[in-house]
Amino acid sequence: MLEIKGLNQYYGGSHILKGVDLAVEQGTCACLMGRNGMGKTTLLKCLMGLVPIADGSITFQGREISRLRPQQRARMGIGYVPQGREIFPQLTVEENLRVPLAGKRSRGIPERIFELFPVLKEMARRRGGDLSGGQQQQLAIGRALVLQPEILLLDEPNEGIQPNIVRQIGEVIRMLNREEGLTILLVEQKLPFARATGDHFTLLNNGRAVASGAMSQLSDELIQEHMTV
Ligand SMILES: Nc1ncnc2c1ncn2[C@@H]1O[C@H](COP(=O)(O)OP(=O)(O)OP(=O)(O)O)[C@@H](O)[C@H]1O
Repeated sequence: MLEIKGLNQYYGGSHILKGVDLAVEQGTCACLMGRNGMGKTTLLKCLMGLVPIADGSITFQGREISRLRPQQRARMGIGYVPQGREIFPQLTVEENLRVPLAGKRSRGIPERIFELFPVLKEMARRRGGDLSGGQQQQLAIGRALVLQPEILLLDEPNEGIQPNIVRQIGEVIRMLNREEGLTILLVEQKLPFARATGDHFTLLNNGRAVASGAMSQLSDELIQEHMTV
């Protein structure tokens, strides 16, 4: 469903992503892992069209998307939950959820979002900035689901969040993937969460995809070599 081949990306003169290959099969959850600064966030930004790539290809459902604008990719069915959530603090929860619907007056917020995250209904009129970190993360995921994407890109959804909310968010992500068939590409540093959620892993080290396979093949040696600091 999503395939990256030979992707190179630079920030100025710094070569960040070096010939990355990655494939995410329909209906699976792929985990992108690796130490801080290895290029995971940059890779998601390349997929979303938020930073330009130097060369390589990105195909989504058989179509080359690497020259499309971010909004076009979102309309094609790519949802994105950025690192740090990036919700609008001055807008209400409901207004945040309406952002992806701009220009589509006939469409409303799918009721499913509030079933998945009841707290968003309770807090619909509160400002985004007044929510806790965990609630903001639920809002960011809810907002990414408003256009009913085919694939969801999640950048460290558990960073800086209380354990009970991490559990709730984990349950929702696994349910969306396993019961509703939503394809997921998850950037995740926490091993137990990645193991409980992902079908496949890819390890990034210094901008290169150095290992990948079924999650059951993620060995202690690989973790030692590419994850521990
Ligand atoms: N806007 C930018 N301009 C220049 N360099 C950048 C920029 N954003 C990131 N970098 C550099 O690119 C490299 C990869 O960063 P990236 O954020 O993609 O890594 P990451 O694996 O997601 O790490 P983290 O888990 O810390 O977010 C790092 O060396 C970082 O300093």
